[in-house]
Amino acid sequence: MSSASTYPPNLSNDRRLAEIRERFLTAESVEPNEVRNTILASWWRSRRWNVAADHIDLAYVRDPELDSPLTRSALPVLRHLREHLDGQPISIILTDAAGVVLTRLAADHDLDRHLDSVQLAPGFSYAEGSVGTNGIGTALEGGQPAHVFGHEHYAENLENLGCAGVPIQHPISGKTIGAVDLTCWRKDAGPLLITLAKTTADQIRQALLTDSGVREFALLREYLRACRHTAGIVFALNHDVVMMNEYARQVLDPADQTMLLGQAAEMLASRRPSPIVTELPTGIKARLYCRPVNADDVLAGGVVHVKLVELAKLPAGDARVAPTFLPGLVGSGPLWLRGCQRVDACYEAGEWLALEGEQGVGKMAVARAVYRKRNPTGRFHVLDAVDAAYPDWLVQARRELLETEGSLVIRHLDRLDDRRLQALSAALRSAHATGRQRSLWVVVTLNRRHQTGDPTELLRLFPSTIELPPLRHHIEDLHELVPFFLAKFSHDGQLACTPETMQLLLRSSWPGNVEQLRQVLRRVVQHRRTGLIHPDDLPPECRTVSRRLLSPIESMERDAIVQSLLDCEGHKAKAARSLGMSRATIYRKIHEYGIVTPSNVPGPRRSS
Ligand SMILES: Nc1ncnc2c1ncn2[C@@H]1O[C@H](COP(=O)(O)OP(=O)(O)OP(=O)(O)O)[C@@H](O)[C@H]1O
Repeated sequence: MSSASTYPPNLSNDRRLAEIRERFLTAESVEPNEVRNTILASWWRSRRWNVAADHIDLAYVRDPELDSPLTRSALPVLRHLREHLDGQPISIILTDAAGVVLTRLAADHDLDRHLDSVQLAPGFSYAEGSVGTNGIGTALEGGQPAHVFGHEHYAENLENLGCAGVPIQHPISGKTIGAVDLTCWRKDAGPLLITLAKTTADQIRQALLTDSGVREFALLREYLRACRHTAGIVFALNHDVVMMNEYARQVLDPADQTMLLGQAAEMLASRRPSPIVTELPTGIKARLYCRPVNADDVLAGGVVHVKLVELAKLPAGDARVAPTFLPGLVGSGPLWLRGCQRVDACYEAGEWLALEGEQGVGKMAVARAVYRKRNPTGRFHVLDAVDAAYPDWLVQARRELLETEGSLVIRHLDRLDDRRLQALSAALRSAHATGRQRSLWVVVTLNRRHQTGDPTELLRLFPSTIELPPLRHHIEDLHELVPFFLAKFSHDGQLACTPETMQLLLRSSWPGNVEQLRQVLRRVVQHRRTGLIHPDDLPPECRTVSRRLLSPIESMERDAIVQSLLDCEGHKAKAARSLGMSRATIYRKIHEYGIVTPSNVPGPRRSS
């Protein structure tokens, strides 16, 4: 009968096991059925880690942490077991998740002395990487109960011991937080040792559940009380649990959340008095108040209040002084400025211009500002294709094109069907033929997403098309646009947003762009005329926020993915192919950017 099939090995095949181990250590071959698979696998690992098989010489790792949830819950269970063992020579050992011995309950004198000599003592690590195959390290390495008898141990100094180790998983988080191990003389070891170790581990898990239940209940109670008493940012945390109110999730970027949780955990661990002021990754300053919560004189966690105290410092300087080179407009984001500069250059060159962009991005505003900069009192005509009465509208367009001096903006070209586009094209062509472009600057504005007819023919008369970026691609300009509109709408110009409100505005996606922002602020000012605008003053449309603040590049990537999904009718693999990305990448990005697929992808749909 092989050693692998008799368990635990009896004294006759114990000798055989010693030979097999010897052969393994001298690099001779060992057949899988000669020794249990789990032991052979552990021997191989021990060899790879260069563990010494002929001696044990461990370094002291650290003083054991005896005031942790594990030790507090486990020690009463272990003491109870000690009493029941009633003086039998079995040592009861508790380790942390790294295999460092936290405590060893005394057995009898001889066994204790021997365990001291092999450094199976508090502060030393019995991880597999330190001493090779053993009950503690092998259980932790395999994530399951392990019993190791006599010569199955890798280190020969352990050959007269038998041990049974069981990992302990936290009942709530499921994380392995330590191991319990029963060790006795090899001659006394039997199959019941592992049964007893498993029962003990179960009892420890049960105690952890009861104890953490009491602590977590106390924490939950205090957290809910804090939420009832404040409308601001509240969260609660301990080793295993984090609770965060809806408001905190909305207002704080995930990077800011992570940083605040880290700070709060540190404050709790070091019992540092609060409040502290800290600068968050998005540049905002926050003040943290952390209140420890105790249950039965044991720290159960902490409840944290956060106040955002100061907005990010902008490179552009004071947000209220808007640096712009176009009259009546603000914004200094590179994408926005580049668009404005290109329009300006077009005017300088005397070229007719097609201005593209999503609804409300400021196409007309830029055309007007560029013209006004040079011609403060010149004529600035606007013809809007929306709700125009045809054919009168076309008659008027023809007249303006032939007679007007100054500039003419034809808005919402996308609303004209093919027939009207052709008629307008003909009128533009005749004006062009008579050299009108020298005295009249014509700008057409269009939003490709709403296109009704095909403007290709008409656009041939316009040497260039410039696209203005959507607000989410130059979201940093909100720091200038918000004070600009508030100053416009409030009477005394004293209205401002709290940092929390500003964070919410910054994280909105603004599908209606600057015009939507303008409308939102106009509505807010109808209710709040002086002082500070709080998040509650904002309409619900500002409550749908992205998971985090996206950089301009990221929001462009998100838009490209959304558009491609629309084009491919929600088919992710096709969309990925058309963007030249892998399927795994598109799935990850869809999740990361919170894109909804397939039928209700956010963003305006192309009309057919
Ligand atoms: N950078 C800016 N600074 C100040 N106000 C702006 C700015 N951009 C846009 N606005 C204002 O936002 C509003 C919307 O702009 P505008 O009407 O020019 O958008 P649009 O792109 O032409 O819209 P549509 O798509 O409907 O044609 C206007 O009141 C405009 O004055």
